[in-house]
Amino acid sequence: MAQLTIQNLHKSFASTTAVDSVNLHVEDGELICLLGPSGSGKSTILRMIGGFEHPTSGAILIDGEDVTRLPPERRPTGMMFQSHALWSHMTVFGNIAFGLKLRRLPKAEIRDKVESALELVGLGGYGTRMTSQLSGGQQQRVALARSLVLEPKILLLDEPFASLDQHLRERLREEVRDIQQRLGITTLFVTHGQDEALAMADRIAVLRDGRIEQIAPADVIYREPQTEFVAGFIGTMNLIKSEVRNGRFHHADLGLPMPLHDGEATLAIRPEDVVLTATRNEPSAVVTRFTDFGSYHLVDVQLADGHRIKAMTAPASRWRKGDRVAVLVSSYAAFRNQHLAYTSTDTHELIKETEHV
Ligand SMILES: Nc1ncnc2c1ncn2[C@@H]1O[C@H](COP(=O)(O)OP(=O)(O)OP(=O)(O)O)[C@@H](O)[C@H]1O
Repeated sequence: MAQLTIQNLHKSFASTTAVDSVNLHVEDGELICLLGPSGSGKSTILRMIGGFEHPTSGAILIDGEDVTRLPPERRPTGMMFQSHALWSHMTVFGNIAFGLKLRRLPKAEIRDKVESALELVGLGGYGTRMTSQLSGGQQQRVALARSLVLEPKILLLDEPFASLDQHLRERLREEVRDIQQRLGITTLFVTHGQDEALAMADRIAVLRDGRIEQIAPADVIYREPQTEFVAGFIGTMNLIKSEVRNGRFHHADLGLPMPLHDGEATLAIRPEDVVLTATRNEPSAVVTRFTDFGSYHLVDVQLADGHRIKAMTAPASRWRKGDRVAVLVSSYAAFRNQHLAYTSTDTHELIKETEHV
């Protein structure tokens, strides 16, 4: 178990700033997901922690010890890359034992440690197989065992399941989370799959252009995004840009209370915070599409002004294309200059502006 502290980390490649003033503290046994679009700096941060890239400035501390200038083999970190890069001319045992042999451990100890690592990843008895005889998922398990057998204080996983199909990915991420919790090993996990981050992380760090936009537990990132980027990046969000005037959000037929100074703002509403009820009023919103996902339905609604929003409804409710609906929102937020400016938890109808001005 170990704590990891990153202080003001910065990395430039020629004129590209890959990582920009990143500060992060990871607690003992915590699993943090670095989540962000392609090119946001996730892998570069991980590679700097593992010692495979030198920071332009800043410091990396593990249990208070500055490891910023140490080579990878002198750091208490284990890294598993996107491509597992197993040695195909070696057996599973040989692959996992390699790092232990470099450390010159006695043979019997090596055998015990490799066998325990194989048991841990569900591959007990596979030691004599050649890695080329394994499925993609099994190869990833061997790669994980190879990282874990060295008993690193910090485990670094860089999109380890990117090449696997959805079903296997889901199974392996549950297994890795399980192993990580059993061992209590401090872990950083890079992904650009938000489902993966929401399912695995104790906290998610959302990255954009080399900076951490927000770091918080999954439910907080989802329910209380602090920037418009995070709001739009995690889950589905209805985002509508318009003006605040006289304490209301004015966008054609939207007239939501919004106690902000006059000026531009972006309204943000989660689909599950939209409630639809049948109406005969005119003009009204109209259902344009209804998709049944089994455990929930997604309804596309066109507001009277032509703007489209998505609503998530319970399986019991069925809407048809063309149904006229009144649209209620149980909770919404507003962003100004990219930052959270207002949140409401009151229910309001998306009403005609003329009724309120
Ligand atoms: N060795 C390098 N030389 C030059 N530029 C690099 C190098 N490594 C990364 N970069 C640049 O740094 C930025 C961050 O890259 P990085 O790989 O860390 O992003 P990422 O978030 O991990 O992306 P992805 O999800 O696609 O793997 C990108 O603009 C990338 O082009």
